[in-house]
Amino acid sequence: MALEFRSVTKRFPTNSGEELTAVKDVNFRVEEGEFVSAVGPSGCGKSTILSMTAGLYQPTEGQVLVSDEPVTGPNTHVGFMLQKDLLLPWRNIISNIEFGLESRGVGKEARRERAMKELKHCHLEGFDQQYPYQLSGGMRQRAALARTLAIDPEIILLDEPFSALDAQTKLLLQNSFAKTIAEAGKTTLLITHDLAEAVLMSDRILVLSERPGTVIADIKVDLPHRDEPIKRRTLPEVADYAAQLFKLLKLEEKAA
Ligand SMILES: Nc1ncnc2c1ncn2[C@@H]1O[C@H](COP(=O)(O)OP(=O)(O)OP(=O)(O)O)[C@@H](O)[C@H]1O
Repeated sequence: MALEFRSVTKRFPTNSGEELTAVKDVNFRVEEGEFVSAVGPSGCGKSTILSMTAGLYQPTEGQVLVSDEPVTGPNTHVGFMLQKDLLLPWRNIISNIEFGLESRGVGKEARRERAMKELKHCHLEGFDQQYPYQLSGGMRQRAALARTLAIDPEIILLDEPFSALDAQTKLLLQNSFAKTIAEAGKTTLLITHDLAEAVLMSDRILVLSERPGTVIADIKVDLPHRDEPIKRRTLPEVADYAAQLFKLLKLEEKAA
């Protein structure tokens, strides 16, 4: 299922009565099964783009389309995962994974079966009866991914899911997410501040300008091993792509 932004502008009201333009004339398309990252300066509207895709906000101008249909509100096509895992502390892991299915009225047995499948998919076998506090940060993120996949969305939105993790856990988790998502064939949009992460995990990278955010570059990452960032990481071209992003975001000028 493809995702498309057509000339999308989003303005928010502010306390002073003036409007704030978060994103302006945003155009891009994510093809079915593609993994696309969006990078850009803080406050340029990345989360706003995800929220509009999930149907939490409507664009002020333009259209957001999922499978060529306008998104008019929260819907079952899109699964959302955030930096904070948002697992419910009073439910064990398996019933956390079942949560979305429960609210969709899926019966008890079918729910458990799907949840166990995703638990396995996300390499958490044996942890079904544990509670979130008993798991490491990386494992909790894997449980959150299992919960997102359990509802079988066509599109997955990832909002900085690795940013709170230490460097080693991050790399292992990026690898495990990349594999799982590639196996499931999901269309994915990842928001990240980590330029290397964008290069390691994506088919394409959207570079956004300062607020109001608009797409200033759409870069195809022409490298193998999208499903294995740990392998892609060893390719010398990775540094060239990262340098290109660095330049587009004018990070050197900003540091001066
Ligand atoms: N619900 C809202 N009401 C008013 N203003 C909002 C709302 N949501 C976002 N904004 C504003 O829109 C702009 C873009 O915010 P957004 O969170 O999308 O940026 P971001 O690129 O995700 O930021 P960061 O990288 O720092 O997480 C910001 O100036 C923010 O204050």
